[in-house]
Amino acid sequence: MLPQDRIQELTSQLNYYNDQYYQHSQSVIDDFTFDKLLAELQSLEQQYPELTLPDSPTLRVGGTISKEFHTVYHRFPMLSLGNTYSEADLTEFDARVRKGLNGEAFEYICEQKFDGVALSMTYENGVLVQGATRGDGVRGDDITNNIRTIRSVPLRINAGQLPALFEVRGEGFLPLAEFERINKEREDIGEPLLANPRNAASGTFKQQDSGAVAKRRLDCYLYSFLSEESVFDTHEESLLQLADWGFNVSPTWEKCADIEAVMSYIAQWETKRFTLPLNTDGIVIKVNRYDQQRELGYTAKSPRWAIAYKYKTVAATTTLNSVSYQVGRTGAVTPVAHLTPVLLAGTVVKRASLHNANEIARLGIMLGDTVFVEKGGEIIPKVTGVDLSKRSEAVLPIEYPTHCPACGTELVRREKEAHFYCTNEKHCPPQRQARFEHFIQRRAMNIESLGEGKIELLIDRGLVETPADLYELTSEKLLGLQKTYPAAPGPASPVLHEDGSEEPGKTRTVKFGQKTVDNILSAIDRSKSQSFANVLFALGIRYVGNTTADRLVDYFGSIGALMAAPLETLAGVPDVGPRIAESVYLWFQDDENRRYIERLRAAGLTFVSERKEVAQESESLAGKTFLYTGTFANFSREALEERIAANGGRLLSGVSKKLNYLIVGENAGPSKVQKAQQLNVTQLTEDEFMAMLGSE
Ligand SMILES: NC(=O)c1ccc[n+]([C@@H]2O[C@H](COP(=O)([O-])OP(=O)(O)OC[C@H]3O[C@@H](n4cnc5c(N)ncnc54)[C@H](O)[C@@H]3O)[C@@H](O)[C@H]2O)c1
Ligand SMILES: [Zn+2]
Repeated sequence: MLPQDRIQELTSQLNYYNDQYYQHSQSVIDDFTFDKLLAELQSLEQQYPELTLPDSPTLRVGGTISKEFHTVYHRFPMLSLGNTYSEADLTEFDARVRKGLNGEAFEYICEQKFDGVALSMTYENGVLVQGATRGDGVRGDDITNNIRTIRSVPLRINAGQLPALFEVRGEGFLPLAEFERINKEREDIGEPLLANPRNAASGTFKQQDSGAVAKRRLDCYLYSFLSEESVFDTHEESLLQLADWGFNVSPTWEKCADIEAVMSYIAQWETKRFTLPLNTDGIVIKVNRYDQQRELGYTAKSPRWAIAYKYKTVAATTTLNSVSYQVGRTGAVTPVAHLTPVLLAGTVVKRASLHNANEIARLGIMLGDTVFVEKGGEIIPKVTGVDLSKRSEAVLPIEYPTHCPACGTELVRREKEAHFYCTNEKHCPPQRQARFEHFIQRRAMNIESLGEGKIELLIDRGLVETPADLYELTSEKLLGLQKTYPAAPGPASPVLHEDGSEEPGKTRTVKFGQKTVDNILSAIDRSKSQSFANVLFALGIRYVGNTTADRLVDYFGSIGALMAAPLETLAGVPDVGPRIAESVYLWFQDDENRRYIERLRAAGLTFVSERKEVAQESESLAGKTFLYTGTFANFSREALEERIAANGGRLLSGVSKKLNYLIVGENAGPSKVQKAQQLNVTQLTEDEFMAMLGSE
């Protein structure tokens, strides 16, 4: 292939990956391959500078700005970092720095390379006035409202000596625990899982509704301070001061006297990084003194005084011995790979995720194959490929089951879904058990004293078949029940030592003594006063999470109204689209479900909403109707709704002739505003609304 053709090909390929990565929060290929292709392009361009294309990804920072947010210009450009996967390159970097500084003494600061999204925050007189994404490095998206939802980002700094105007930068990220929590919740209600924490964080920061952003508890580690005034002499001083001002600075950084110290920092963190609360993908090495940073300067794309060392993904090879299939709460069947135990990043791996049937086909993997397993930040490692050079004659195809491994029902695959499903929702044993677990969770009926195997035992003994049966349990039925189980897979399962010896797994005994029984029965009794929204969530209707349950309850107020609602009405409820509407509608059409509701109702569960009692503040909005759109500086959605009610106003669910006022916030929905204009509805800014309240 001619160099110009290859350059052309690489340029358009890499631009496509950049677009997917930064605009759509998706990784089409892995970072290592991306970086290799970029390095190839770079070296071709160095050989043939005249062939460099004007839109080459080597010339610019990867992201762009989007149309959905206001554009802001960065006071100081937000650059990328040169990166390498080799120690030899680091030695070269060190030599370049040495040369650039003419033999002057210098130090490095080593930091983790956090794998999230670069954020910039501007403070004026100690108050956070703007938050932005990196964008194309020159201009970014104004996501101030979204950044305000990060609890560890101070909205105001109370310190004596502050520069009047300064900027801090850091990495916004979704902590691993939060990522797992969200995915568990999504799995529970049948939503597709988020692919990885970085892309999830990036997607979240781009959402328009900052209320939804706040629900995902994002965090941010700060690593840079910028100001026109010279405030600090070194990067080290700035990190210490930032932490002192209350910013979240990861305590993982270290000052290194020379490149050898840098190398040992790198070695030390190679496996230790897996203990951090977020994913990292390498180390950032920065020259400590600011005057030396200025002396070294910048290329078009990155500083010359810093470099990123990236770890190669931690992978191991082992044999795929068998595949088992797990059935989740919503009936989704997930294949699990069983492997010859292998040591990976300090832990023994015996099982790995295979995701779904598509993934098995994509990998082209067979039983008996030698496979690659990789560990990301997620708890469960994944199988990422096959070593075909090691394939023997004896491999066997993986026969994906046609019937549920638990109950024998024929599996189905719904349109556009990656998983096969067992549709025997009510009687398939793992689905039934998961249905109970969903029902008793804290955010549903809060009967968690029934957790940890107790439900399993009740089902085993035929004491309960559906959650409605819980309300017929008595002390006599429960007292004295007991069973010993082998420990579930997890930390307590058989331990394998590096010499190959194995410790047997622990067992656990579930026992119903008097105290346990009293606790359970009183929790069951108390659950009758859980709110209607909790009960609706507890029913376990596909796609109905807590938020959707709240919206439905707000709209319909009672189970009767909800059950009677036609499909179109359901689809018109705020935040409920056609997909959720259909799921809810069909659920209530089912006779068995209707009988289930009857039994729960008879047991005394709450099926009407008690509108939240709000203390009356004034009559200033009496007789007037309101609707709001967008986000507000002074109110969350809930707070705004409360203020309206507390001052005698009434909230409507859509723009109609009955509407008096539309309160328009930032990033308002254009369709509501347009409709309000057509119907001559008065529009209010947040300030005007506050003036009406008399609370200005
Ligand atoms: N897989 C894909 O399809 C794909 C596509 C595009 C980019 N990428 C990946 O993204 C990388 C390029 O991204 P980039 O241009 O954002 O550069 P980069 O991520 O390599 O380096 C710059 C960024 O590092 C981050 N960072 C984390 N910790 C830091 C610290 N302690 N100090 C300073 N900065 C820190 C900042 O967000 C900064 O913007 C590529 O090397 C590639 O691995 C992957
Ligand atoms: Zn089944």
